[in-house]
Amino acid sequence: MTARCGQPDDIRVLPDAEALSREAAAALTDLLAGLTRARPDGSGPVDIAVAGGFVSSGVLALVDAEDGHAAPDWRRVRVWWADERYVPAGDPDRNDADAWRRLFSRTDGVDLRRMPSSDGDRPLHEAAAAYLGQWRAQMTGRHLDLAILGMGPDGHFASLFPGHGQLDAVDEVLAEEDSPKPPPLRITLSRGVLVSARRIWVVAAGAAKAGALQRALGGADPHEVPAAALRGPRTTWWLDREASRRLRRSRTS
Ligand SMILES: O=C1O[C@H](COP(=O)(O)O)[C@@H](O)[C@H](O)[C@H]1O
Repeated sequence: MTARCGQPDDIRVLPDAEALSREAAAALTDLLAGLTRARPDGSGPVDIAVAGGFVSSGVLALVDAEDGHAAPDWRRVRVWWADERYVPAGDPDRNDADAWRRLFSRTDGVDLRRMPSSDGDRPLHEAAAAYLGQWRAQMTGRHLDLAILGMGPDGHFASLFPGHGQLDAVDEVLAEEDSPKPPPLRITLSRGVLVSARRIWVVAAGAAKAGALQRALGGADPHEVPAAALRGPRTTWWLDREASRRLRRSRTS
């Protein structure tokens, strides 16, 4: 069952993390099927950015898995990463390794735009600059069709952390050298890129997220709770009951 709370954004509350994963995955399957079907030839791919963590292990893992949902045409989907850990390719800490295992190893024809890995001697800033070049070559003048993001207990999304200058940086792709959550070296899409997506989904489960969600949806300063920057009419917050427990609930359907 989906509950709507008394907040301006679209907030969907599911009973637990499993129900949340199933519902968000089914909605993602339907959205991508619809977008890939409707996209006229020659208008470019459907561009999505995906986060790691629960987005990958919970939601991506169940995409395209339920009966009764038309399958997306994956040949028309281009996948960017919202953020990535700057560790060697295939490292269990890599967001793309998890997403590959959970979903993309079975989506023939999908165009995966993985962020660089730390193999070789390339400094983090050079690697981020290389992905920035790739981003600008493909995405200048375009917006993501969907950014599907997680949120940490400190309110971070992608690798944009409270009190870190990256939140205000203008380049579309940024290096993070001192992530408070390990591993420390990361590459991230910028706040500007992610908040200008046509649709933003934030997926959060568990009681550890309740405080940050309350502050984010209550209008906190994004420098203190970055996810507050994601509020808006294009944003859907996918929550389980534990994560939503500090939000004022006015209506249940
Ligand atoms: O480090 C990261 O954390 C966030 C939140 O992860 P979650 O498991 O609490 O949902 C994630 O969205 C981000 O992509 C990842 O690099």
